[in-house]
Amino acid sequence: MEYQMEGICPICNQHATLKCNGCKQQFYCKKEHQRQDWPRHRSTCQPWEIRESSELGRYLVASRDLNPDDVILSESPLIWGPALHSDQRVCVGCGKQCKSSNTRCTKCLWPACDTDCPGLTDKHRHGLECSFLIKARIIPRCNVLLVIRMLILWRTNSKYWRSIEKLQSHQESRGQETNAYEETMNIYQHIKRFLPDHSSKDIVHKICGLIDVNALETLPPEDCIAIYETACLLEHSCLANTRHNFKIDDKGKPRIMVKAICSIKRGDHLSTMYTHALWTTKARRAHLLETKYFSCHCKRCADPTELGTHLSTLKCPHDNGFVLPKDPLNFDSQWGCNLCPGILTASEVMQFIGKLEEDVDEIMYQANKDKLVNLLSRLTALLHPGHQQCITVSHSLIQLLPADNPKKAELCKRIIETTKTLDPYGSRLALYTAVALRELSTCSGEDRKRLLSEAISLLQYEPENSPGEKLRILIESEL
Ligand SMILES: C[S@@+](CC[C@H](N)C(=O)[O-])C[C@H]1O[C@@H](n2cnc3c(N)ncnc32)[C@H](O)[C@@H]1O
Repeated sequence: MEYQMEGICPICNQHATLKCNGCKQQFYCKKEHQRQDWPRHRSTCQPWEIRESSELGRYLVASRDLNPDDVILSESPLIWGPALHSDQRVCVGCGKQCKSSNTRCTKCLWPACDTDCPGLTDKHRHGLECSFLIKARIIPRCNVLLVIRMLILWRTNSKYWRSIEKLQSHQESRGQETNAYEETMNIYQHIKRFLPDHSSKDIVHKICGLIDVNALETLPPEDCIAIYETACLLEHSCLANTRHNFKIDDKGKPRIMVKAICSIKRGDHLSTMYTHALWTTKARRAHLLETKYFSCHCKRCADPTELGTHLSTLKCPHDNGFVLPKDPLNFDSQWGCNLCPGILTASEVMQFIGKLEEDVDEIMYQANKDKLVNLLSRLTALLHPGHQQCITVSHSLIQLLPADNPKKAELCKRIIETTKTLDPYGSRLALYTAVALRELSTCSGEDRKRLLSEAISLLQYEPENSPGEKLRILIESEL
């Protein structure tokens, strides 16, 4: 969020410094004019409120009813930079990937897309940090730059830092012996010359926690992440009710826009998805616990059938029953067959699936049609046909099968049914679903025009130059 301090009063058009507490965008010259403007401003004032609970920390709820596609918020980042876990060479001025490995900022020698990149001298971007980097004499490594940027905010006690540090960093769960701690110490070792004294280990620990727990992946720019004052308060749900996208603002920063994807009632929690929509409940919950330090209890996680998709379900070898977790919210839960008294322990299931995953990874890598056909027939003997592994293999296979293969339409339909249940508004799996719709459109007896139009509509929100946008343009040319 930009810290704008003044504006124009909409009632008298005079200079105004009194800010609306709700949206923090509208200024008034006096309280009386604010009251007078409320009947007009009410409908445009921010549609969210911040709440707090011991379980969720701070979170957002809708402060009025929202319709699909309503803008919930739009803000520029408090801080942004190259992702911590990326090894890409990213320009320190604008965040774009560097085409050449030799181009650098002429002063500090950190990577740049071009020596003339305007971001290199802009004080809102690299301009300010450049002098710190010259003094610090650290070997340039893009994936520590965001930590350095945060340290500069901390050292200068910037108002941006004061907003960032209010976010949860979960340091208590990132102590010694954890991978997070080890990664933090690697970063610390690399940048310690930049730090004032040894106590700074703690601040690097906190900063890495703040980044890992809160930063959102931006696109554009690719391979960058950013922390936002309000958008980062969106809680996680495996059935989220918002989508977001990014645009580079006039200061060269990735501005986020969050929109409703369905009707949202006043008081409903506003959510986004922190993990992967096509992962099984066990994988999603483990990922959330390991990286965001909470256990998800949403409707999808609590349903052993994953909303009827059977994304995790195994086949019982004895009687064609299905084996499901008895309590999907418990990692150690037993799995039971719906037709016989057969039971598997959690670790038996993990071993079994782990072995299958290895086989799938190996064969998928080869992308050979006949091998995929054999693999899928092996998998469907062991797993529900809606299981994640079957869906993944099917998705590769449909792109290799000819249109007249009788299996193709059936596989496409199962994939589409699954993705539409798990992501009914196409906010996470648009590209995946669009590929299946396009393949289905080639099968005889299918309504080609309707399927391709549906794929185009799903892909309308895909970022510029992304594979999703490229597919949309291709399908438009095919229609
Ligand atoms: C991106 S932050 C969200 C803002 C955070 N609540 C705060 O107060 O700074 C992510 C953290 O919020 C909490 N959180 C988000 N979604 C949650 C959920 N569905 N259940 C429990 N905790 C959740 C977790 O502590 C998580 O690590």
